[in-house]
Amino acid sequence: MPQPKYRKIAVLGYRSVGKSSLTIQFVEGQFVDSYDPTIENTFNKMVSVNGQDFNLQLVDTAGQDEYSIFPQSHSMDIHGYVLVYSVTSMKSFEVVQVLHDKLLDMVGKIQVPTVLVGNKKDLHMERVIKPEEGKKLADSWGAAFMESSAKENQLDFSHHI
Ligand SMILES: Nc1nc2c(ncn2[C@@H]2O[C@H](COP(=O)(O)OP(=O)(O)OP(=O)(O)O)[C@@H](O)[C@H]2O)c(=O)[nH]1
Repeated sequence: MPQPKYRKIAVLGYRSVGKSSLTIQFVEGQFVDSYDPTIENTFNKMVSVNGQDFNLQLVDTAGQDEYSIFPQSHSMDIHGYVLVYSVTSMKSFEVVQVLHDKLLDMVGKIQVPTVLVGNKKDLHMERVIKPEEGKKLADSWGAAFMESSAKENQLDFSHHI
């Protein structure tokens, strides 16, 4: 059996898009309905993909907006990024694009391993971003794309690791 590989993943996005909820749902299998703004939390989870074990360290970061100073720590020792917006918030979709630009600028690369996630897909009546728009943005980055609901436990990051 090969040794587990260590992977550190940062979860970034605008405020209240569900970064903590997605992370907690993925790691602990539960949904917390209350809103408690995050400063920064780290979670660990072992996952197995195609017979290879991965020791995932997920860094759930504080919500940012287009004016936030992008913390340098978000560009160091990170193997990949989960950039989250809410399908109910145009603002969050705009902010995720600004964050992606800042990220590339900070790491000095033209591409970083990224999954773009459109969360809160259970809120059908409040949706303002179509799946095609998220997919188009992810394609322009060379990133993977998925929609999710932390509430209804519809997420599967594992095949994107
Ligand atoms: N309906 C629905 N609500 C969600 C979903 N994900 C998160 N929420 C709710 O949205 C609110 C914000 O969720 P958080 O996970 O705290 O968001 P966050 O992005 O970590 O927020 P910050 O820490 O401020 O950056 C909470 O009230 C959650 O219960 C989802 O998939 N569906």
